[in-house]
Amino acid sequence: MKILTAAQTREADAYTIAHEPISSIDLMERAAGALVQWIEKEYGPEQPWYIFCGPGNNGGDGLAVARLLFQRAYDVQVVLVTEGQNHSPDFQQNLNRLPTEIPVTRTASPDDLPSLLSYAMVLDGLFGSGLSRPLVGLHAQAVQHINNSAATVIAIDLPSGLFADAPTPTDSAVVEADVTLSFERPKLAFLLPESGSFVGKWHVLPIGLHPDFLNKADSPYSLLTPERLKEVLKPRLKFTHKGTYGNALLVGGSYGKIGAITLAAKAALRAGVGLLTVQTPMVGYSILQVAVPEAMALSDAHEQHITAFPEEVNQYQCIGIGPGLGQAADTALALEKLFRQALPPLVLDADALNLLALDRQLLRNLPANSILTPHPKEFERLASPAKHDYHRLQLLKDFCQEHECYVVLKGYHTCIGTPTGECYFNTTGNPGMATGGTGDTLTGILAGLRAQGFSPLDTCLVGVYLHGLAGDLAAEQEGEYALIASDVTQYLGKAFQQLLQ
Ligand SMILES: NC(=O)C1=CN([C@@H]2O[C@H](COP(=O)(O)OP(=O)(O)OC[C@H]3O[C@@H](n4cnc5c(N)ncnc54)[C@H](O)[C@@H]3O)[C@@H](O)[C@H]2O)[C@H](O)CC1
Ligand SMILES: [K+]
Repeated sequence: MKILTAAQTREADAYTIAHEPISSIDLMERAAGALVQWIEKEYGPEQPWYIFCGPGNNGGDGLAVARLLFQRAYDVQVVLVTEGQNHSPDFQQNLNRLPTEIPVTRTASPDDLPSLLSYAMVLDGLFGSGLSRPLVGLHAQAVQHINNSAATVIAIDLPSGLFADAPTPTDSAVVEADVTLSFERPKLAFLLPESGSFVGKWHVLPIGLHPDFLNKADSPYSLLTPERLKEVLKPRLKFTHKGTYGNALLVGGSYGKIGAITLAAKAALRAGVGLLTVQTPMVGYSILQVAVPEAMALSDAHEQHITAFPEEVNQYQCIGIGPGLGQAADTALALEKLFRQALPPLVLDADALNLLALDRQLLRNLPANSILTPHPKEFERLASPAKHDYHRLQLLKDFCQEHECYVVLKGYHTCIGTPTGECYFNTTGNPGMATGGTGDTLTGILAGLRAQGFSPLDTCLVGVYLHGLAGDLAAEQEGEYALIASDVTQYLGKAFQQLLQ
């Protein structure tokens, strides 16, 4: 699902109005209808609803919702924060349509703002995708007033004060929503950590924007949806054998960090790889044989860290390097030597990435189509420090294009960058997965899938989605606090089953 900019959303609006065709006021009525349908499903008419409206079409949506909720016997009142501003035509029409029984506060100063009790509901229709500058004055005060209350806040389209697809200056007034109901597509701002925290839980409400426009809209950003992955992940075939599903090599572990490569190994096996070989320093050999009997173990000549890769690397369909690897000088040399050979596909994580960051020449020798799985700090060491989330996205696109690689930038909405400059945001996963070892399981999953012959892009899309889904299924049972990396691997089978349904 492509993510549109605010400008593209306006174009989608205009295209729908011209080609469906539908009048602008009727499209607003459809949007309001979708909001009310969602609200009715989630909340009864018991609580008082305060509907804050700004001067544009976001406020127009709010006014239409006020009327529709009133007709359904909800206790609504409207708070207009439009002093001295021109109303949009559709706002004005909905203001004219507002039943006279609905109380309306016309805010001229902060003193006019109604007190909001903790059980009150606030519908935030101050500003939407038309925001052109940070909020100041009375608008900012209205936002602070909402944020200072304990009321439940539902934002229409996006929290007021937040830019949909550009950095919102820090310290500017932005509504802190509990829920955001966005029309047709999520906004890029929802998916990035600095802005996403204002959005709360978000839901996308279809309002019938014209499919011709949506299908053709060009955007580097997509949301990862199961529909696309179901086309990629097929059931295993009859008459296949372990040789059909690839032979993966994992290399990593060091003294005190054999657990990391063990976690990766288990996850690679659960991801369906046919054969798995794991190379660790000597200290890891017995541990691995006991902990993962399904894997074949190779031992490095060094007791505590990796100093060389196996000679015959081309017998493997993928090499995953990094979990627990450490950054010893002879490990760096081994990596440098490896990169001078013709290689099967690579998945690089953790200290393999840190070694790349320390040696620009090594980075320049990175084999094309490698998959890198950094968290934001590791990524910034590889690329350069990011001024803000949007800058980091630009760095991600540039880095993937320059090095012809796939970068899985890990986070709440993990973002997969590709050599063609596209970015895919994941929707699965939860804060319970912010715990040591879940990155190692992701490396194992990706190496396991890549060795089975999935393209690098499909490997990233399927692997990242399944990893998050397994984490979600694990969290349903264990809760987010108690979740550990092994749980993710344990629930990987259920995640596969869900995606294969
Ligand atoms: N296709 C859809 O998604 C639909 C969206 N709808 C709703 O319309 C809004 C966007 O409406 P628009 O009128 O373009 O913008 P706003 O309501 O956000 O406000 C614009 C209004 O405010 C002025 N303004 C901008 N920034 C500031 C500021 N910092 N301070 C003061 N004033 C500001 C600007 O000049 C305009 O006058 C979208 O979010 C949806 O909620 C449709 O209802 C259905 C289709
Ligand atoms: K809003």
